[in-house]
Amino acid sequence: MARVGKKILEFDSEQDVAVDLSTKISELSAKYIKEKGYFTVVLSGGTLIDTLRKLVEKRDVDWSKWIIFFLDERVVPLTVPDSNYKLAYDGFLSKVGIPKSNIYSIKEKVTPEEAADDYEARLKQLVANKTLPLSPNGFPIFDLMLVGMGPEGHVASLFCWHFQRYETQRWITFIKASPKPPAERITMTFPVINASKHIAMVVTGKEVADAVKVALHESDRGFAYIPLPVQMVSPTNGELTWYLDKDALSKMQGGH
Ligand SMILES: O=C1O[C@H](COP(=O)(O)O)[C@@H](O)[C@H](O)[C@H]1O
Repeated sequence: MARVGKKILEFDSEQDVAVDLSTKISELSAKYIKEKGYFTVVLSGGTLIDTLRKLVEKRDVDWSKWIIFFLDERVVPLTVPDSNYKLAYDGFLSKVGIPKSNIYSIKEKVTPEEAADDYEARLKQLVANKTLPLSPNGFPIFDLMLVGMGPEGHVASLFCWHFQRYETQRWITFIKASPKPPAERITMTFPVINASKHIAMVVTGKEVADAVKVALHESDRGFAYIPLPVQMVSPTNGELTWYLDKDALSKMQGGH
């Protein structure tokens, strides 16, 4: 399958990332709402949510047409601080007018297996009723995926030494021993991430600088090299754009 190149945007500060990202997202929102009447957006948790603060200020976004999904979620009640839903709700969703019925949070009080099965079944219903298109290799296509990265290069809940990142069939999988607490999580898989029309890798701060250096210098590695999860973000037909601040790029020597 043809892979597209990546675009790398560098900014002086995280504030500049927040401003530019908000403009890009509002442009995509307008484009897809005009084309098909709604906009499907997948949110990560973590620092990404705070970087969406400038988006909240946009006056020209038709929030009523947004449909929200979660890239990964911790299998905890939606009301506790560990929940990505709660983080997103407090920091973003509660401040804009997205209908509650358009927010796909995970099922509560079930096991990680059941939560993953349930989320995948709900995505399949959205494919069946044609809300989500299907890629040629059979994965749902979202308009925009907003992806954060942990300091050791994980994305979603797809971690370095854990087999979930090699999943090729499931849309949603689960992990019961996440190296980053809380242990139990569900996550979209790489084939789903890579089927998206637009992937924004939003990566800021000094603590991610080592992983950024590895990720952006991938071709310099030896043949026995195992890629970081973030290096498996590679859209099949869509666009990948990195939004990086100076701190995230601080370990790069000769540019990327
Ligand atoms: O555990 C998680 O970590 C990643 C990265 O988070 P950050 O705080 O280092 O930005 C996040 O993207 C993911 O959604 C979350 O569950």
